[in-house]
Amino acid sequence: MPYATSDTHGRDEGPDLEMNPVRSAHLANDIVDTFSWANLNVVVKDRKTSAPKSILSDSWGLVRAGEMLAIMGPSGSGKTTLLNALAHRVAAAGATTTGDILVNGQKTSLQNIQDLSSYVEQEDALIGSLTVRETMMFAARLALPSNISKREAFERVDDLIASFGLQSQAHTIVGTPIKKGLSGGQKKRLGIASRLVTNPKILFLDEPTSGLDSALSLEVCSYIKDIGRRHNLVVVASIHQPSSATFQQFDSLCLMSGGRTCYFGPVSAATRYFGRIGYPIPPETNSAEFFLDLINTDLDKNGEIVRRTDDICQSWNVAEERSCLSQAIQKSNEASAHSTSRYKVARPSSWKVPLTMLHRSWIKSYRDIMAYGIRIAMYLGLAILMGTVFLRFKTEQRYVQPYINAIFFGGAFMSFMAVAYVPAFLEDLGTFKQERANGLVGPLSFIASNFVIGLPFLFGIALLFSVVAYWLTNFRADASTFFMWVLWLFLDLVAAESLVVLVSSIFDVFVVALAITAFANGLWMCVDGFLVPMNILNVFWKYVFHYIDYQAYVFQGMMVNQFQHGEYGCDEGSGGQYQCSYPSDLNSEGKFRGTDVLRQFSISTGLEGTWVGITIGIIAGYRILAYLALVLRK
Ligand SMILES: Nc1ncnc2c1ncn2[C@@H]1O[C@H](COP(=O)(O)OP(=O)(O)OP(=O)(O)O)[C@@H](O)[C@H]1O
Repeated sequence: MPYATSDTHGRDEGPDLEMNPVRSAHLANDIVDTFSWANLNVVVKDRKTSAPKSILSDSWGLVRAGEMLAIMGPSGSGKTTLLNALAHRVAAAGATTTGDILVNGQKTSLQNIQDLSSYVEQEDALIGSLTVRETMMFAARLALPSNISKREAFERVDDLIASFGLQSQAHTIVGTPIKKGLSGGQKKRLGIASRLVTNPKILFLDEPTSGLDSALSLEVCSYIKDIGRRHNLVVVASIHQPSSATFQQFDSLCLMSGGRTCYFGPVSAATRYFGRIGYPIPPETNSAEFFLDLINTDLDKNGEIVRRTDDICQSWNVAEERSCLSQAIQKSNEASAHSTSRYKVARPSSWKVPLTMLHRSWIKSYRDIMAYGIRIAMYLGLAILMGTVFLRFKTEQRYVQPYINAIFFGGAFMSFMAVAYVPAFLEDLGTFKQERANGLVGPLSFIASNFVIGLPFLFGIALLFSVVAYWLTNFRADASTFFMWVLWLFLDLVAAESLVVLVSSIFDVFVVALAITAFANGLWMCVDGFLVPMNILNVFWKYVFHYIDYQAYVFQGMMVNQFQHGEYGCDEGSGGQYQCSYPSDLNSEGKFRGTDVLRQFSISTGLEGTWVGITIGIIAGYRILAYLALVLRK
């Protein structure tokens, strides 16, 4: 039987979902006729043995414009590996990919495929606090060139919202852990719609139905099919255990097991093919389920399924359909009148991307209580706690140590609590990674906009905390000392947040990032000169860590701020004798100077400018390292 998918399209119309009329002429694909691949192999270094291991072998396939291909197979069969390889992404960690990926029969480059396609990841990385329309508008602003007018961008966005049946949710937020928004199916549809704003001709979808029940899976696939047909797109989706109705939405099937192909061709011809090679489908059976059961070696108890899978793969290797497929791929070059090698998508100007990200982060930061709201409330609570525990201190000896404790608490504990920023940053990082993989944004825009957007909030937190805690505690009562305290607290918070950004950029797993940031802050607390004064801190901790500890400079800065001026009264003993804990030339008068306290901690005065500079340097260092981590993690 000749390889045939384009004519038939398996045109069973599927469920009669109410699709919205689409005006989106911009989506129409008139340049990609075929998308194909030949002799595609992926080899990895085996995790256990380190020997080369083939996880995709000799894969061939062809999808014509307007068709929707299902890459189907049991778990671990290589669906994601194939999809990633086709999208020119890293197929698997440390993988080597060989073979040809062709558009209109001609080999493609990464840039070419990025320009022609969009990839929708399995995990959506939508920003929970944005509405549907905002999500689409930001996707458009990050992707569309400046020569596209605002009106046209709005039109495209509204068309896509309508096409995916999301008009009535246009002003609904996506949803955060605290505030419910869209349903699972609506989120999936929004994730796909936001990727279509760039007008891809080829759409890759990694398990678009994962996490959805069968009714929602069918709904999502029906929308994709409708859009793909209407606009002549090439749609390639990996899929896991679809219901019968969802399976019938696809035009063609690539069935895989253990990285090998078991069948490639029209969905409508699969049943006949399997019957012919000796595996007839029983009546009233879900065909997708039947195919998967045939080759699911995970269910093997006595080696039977492994033998059967080998037989099915060997049958495919010598099948007539297989040779027709390779002929069709080889001829796809002649069949197409279009070359896409010069196809280039215009991108927005370089300043527009960071500004758009800044705008998006701004909306998130004031709307998403998780980003700053919870921290503002927490710091206000801490300020009231600190101000009422360390209440109305006097300039007497017995208050000196509590003053120092308050300074330590204000600096070290405040920066420790920056761990509350980890979840919000990881959400942003997830969005960034997907947008970056689709060629939309770079690490510099991401790190820079994240930094800038945090500054006003952190300054607000520093000011709020100080207004409450500083005056209640009764630190030195003059404006310049107060604002110097605010500055130190602000730098402390910026450094702590920068540390979160650095650690989370390297370790992007919530619990790991949380644990490492907490550990690092614990370390900085231990060596900042409060718990163990500098003059007795052992040389290892002093020379390896103390001098790069931002908390040390904040502690010293706040100490100087409080103690560089002023005198304190010694305790009076029972016989009217003064008992002074801090040696001073004023001891005979029953007093000592604030600078005598500083001397005990080996803290010099007059170096505040240098310390501010070093702290800013540490902040810059954290941000630069975070940027480099993202560059290297590509
Ligand atoms: N370094 C490696 N060493 C050994 N096996 C590996 C390595 N990298 C990937 N694999 C294996 O390659 C196979 C293909 O993985 P892939 O994620 O493509 O499967 P999948 O069909 O998408 O699975 P799922 O449906 O569970 O997402 C898996 O069995 C995986 O364990």
